[in-house]
Amino acid sequence: MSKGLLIVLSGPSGVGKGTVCNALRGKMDNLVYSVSATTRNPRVGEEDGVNYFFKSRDQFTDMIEHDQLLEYAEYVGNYYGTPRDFVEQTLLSGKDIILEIEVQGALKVKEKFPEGIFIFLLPPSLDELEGRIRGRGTESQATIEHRLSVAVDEIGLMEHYDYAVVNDQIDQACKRIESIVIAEHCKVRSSGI
Ligand SMILES: Nc1nc2c(ncn2[C@@H]2O[C@H](COP(=O)(O)OP(=O)(O)O)[C@@H](O)[C@H]2O)c(=O)[nH]1
Ligand SMILES: Nc1ncnc2c1ncn2[C@@H]1O[C@H](COP(=O)(O)OP(=O)(O)O)[C@@H](O)[C@H]1O
Repeated sequence: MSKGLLIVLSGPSGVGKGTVCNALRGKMDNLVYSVSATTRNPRVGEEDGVNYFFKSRDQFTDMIEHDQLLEYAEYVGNYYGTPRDFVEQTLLSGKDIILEIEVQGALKVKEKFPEGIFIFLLPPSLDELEGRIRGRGTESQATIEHRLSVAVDEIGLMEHYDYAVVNDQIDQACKRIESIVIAEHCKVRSSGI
């Protein structure tokens, strides 16, 4: 059995990464979502083990020390990291896995998995991005400002990605990502069939 594909999806806060990943879950049978660990507080409606594994700083540090994270990064005052074992086991089982992570973590994953597929999700405009993050209503005013300032730097790192997908409409963005994954499965690779 061939290994699954490792797919990284990044993009600024509020662009629609979570929404697109949720929509993809219903469409792509072979795609598994990597649940990250984080020290940020849960938002209303978020569940431990579903959206994130919510950890204290000490618990997170413990995961780092025990080499349980494939990568981790600090983003706007909190730590976020990808549990390593789940990613490795999923790939070995032949399923594809999608990591919804920010740019610093994505660059670390690229060092370890250069064969990964790196997709950057873009907003139709910065005004639309601001409208979406404010409209979601989950962040304080100060956090929104901080996330928007980071967004500009994040977009500046897009050149390290293989694909850029504009999330104008959710179903269109999903179609583009599905098409990328289908094409990547058809790619001739040196390891053979
Ligand atoms: N490096 C890294 N970033 C992550 C991980 N999990 C989530 N993130 C990113 O951390 C950022 C903040 O996530 P969150 O607080 O849920 O806000 P969001 O931007 O609305 O998704 C987003 O860019 C996420 O993609 C992870 O395991 N590692
Ligand atoms: N294509 C889209 N058009 C309009 N609104 C969208 C679109 N995609 C997502 N949204 C909305 O934008 C907000 C942020 O989406 P979310 O998935 O939480 O972003 P992220 O995970 O990237 O921070 C949510 O309120 C969501 O419903």
